[in-house]
Amino acid sequence: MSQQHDDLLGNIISGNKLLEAQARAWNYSFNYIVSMALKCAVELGVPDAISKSPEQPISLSNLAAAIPLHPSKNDALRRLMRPLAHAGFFTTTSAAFLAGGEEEAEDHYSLTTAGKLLLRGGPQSPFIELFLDASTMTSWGMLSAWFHYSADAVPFKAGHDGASFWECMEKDPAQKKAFYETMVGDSKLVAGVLVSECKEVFEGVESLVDVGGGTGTMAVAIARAFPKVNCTVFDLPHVVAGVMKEEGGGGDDVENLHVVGGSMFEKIPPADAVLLKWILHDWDDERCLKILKCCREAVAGDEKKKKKKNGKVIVIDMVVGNEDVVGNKELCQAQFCYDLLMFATFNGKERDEKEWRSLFMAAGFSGYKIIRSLGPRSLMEAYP
Ligand SMILES: C[S@@+](CC[C@H](N)C(=O)[O-])C[C@H]1O[C@@H](n2cnc3c(N)ncnc32)[C@H](O)[C@@H]1O
Ligand SMILES: O=c1cc(-c2ccc(O)cc2)oc2c(O)c(O)ccc12
Repeated sequence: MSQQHDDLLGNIISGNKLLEAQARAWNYSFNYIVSMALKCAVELGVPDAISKSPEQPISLSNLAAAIPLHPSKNDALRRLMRPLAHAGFFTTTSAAFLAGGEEEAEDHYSLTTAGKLLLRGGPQSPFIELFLDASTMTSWGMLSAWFHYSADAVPFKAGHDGASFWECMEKDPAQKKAFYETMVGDSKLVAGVLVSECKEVFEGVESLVDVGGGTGTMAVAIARAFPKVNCTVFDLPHVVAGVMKEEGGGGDDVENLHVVGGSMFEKIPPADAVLLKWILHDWDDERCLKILKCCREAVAGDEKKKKKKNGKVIVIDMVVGNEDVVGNKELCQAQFCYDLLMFATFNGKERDEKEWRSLFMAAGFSGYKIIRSLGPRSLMEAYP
């Protein structure tokens, strides 16, 4: 008969339940250790070494030799790999399988789909650099203090002498590079799904402006997949200045592609469709309304001349708690963490459907549709 224990609030629970609760508190306090182990594995080039190996799965000693590590660190590498395999980035092949039933001393590793995203030049490696650098971590230490600050203060600014994320990026070229590389990586992933699985979104669209389109990855992919759609990358002048054709975009041979510098808070070039990918969650409701009103004007056609188009604004952002996400722990966690990141950095937020509806209606749209989910994000359309 197991003993009963007081959970410190007078509730009586079993000893096992009490100690499991302690492990949960450990694990959530330790999450940063897994993050740092991931950063370490990427910095060491573990995913690349596994991927390039002719031996699949690769043995621990061959992995250590390929990196290469100091020979004394082989066992440390095994221990680094253990929580990362547990987290789903690598598979550890069972010893019994390898040795045909006999005892096999070494672990062998291969990459999972999540592990492949960590390869150098892949979509998630700049993300890890960006997220886990010392300056990013600083703002998270300010989180509880933030609850006492005035409404518009954000932890990021508190941790960076009052400078905004965008101002810091301007002063730190390495961070700026990592940010735009992160956006390029994500846009490649999302564009692949968008142009192959969401073709109906582009039906009847002759012109499209990617607002806040960064270095142009998304617009290039759309322009290539749909040569009849005239695509424009629209971003701040210093972002688009010469960057798209040289750095991330690779659109120098695409004829139906244009670049315009400007501010989405002022005027957006007219088009049949405006795309807002990962834009609105950076901003509070007031700023989002300004952006959406400018977008609506850009796609509404000339209302005075009654030249109404079937325009639309295409939004790729999260819909917190949408039906495809509920019950999926991974996707829910991604939504909740991005929401915290957005408020800690920009006073922005991830919105639920009610909040999206209020924004679209307040900006003067006649209706909207959630077309489909894209992992934790959704593809939405709003109609002028
Ligand atoms: C989070 S990034 C998203 C980039 C891109 N849409 C993507 O998903 O990869 C936000 C973008 O908004 C741009 N941006 C910020 N303020 C802007 C403004 N006032 N007008 C136009 N673009 C702006 C930034 O330069 C940046 O490229
Ligand atoms: O994936 C990101 C990451 C950030 C980010 C990273 C590090 C920081 O110190 C702050 C923010 O910002 C993002 C963002 O603004 C966005 O619109 C999409 C993705 C990300």
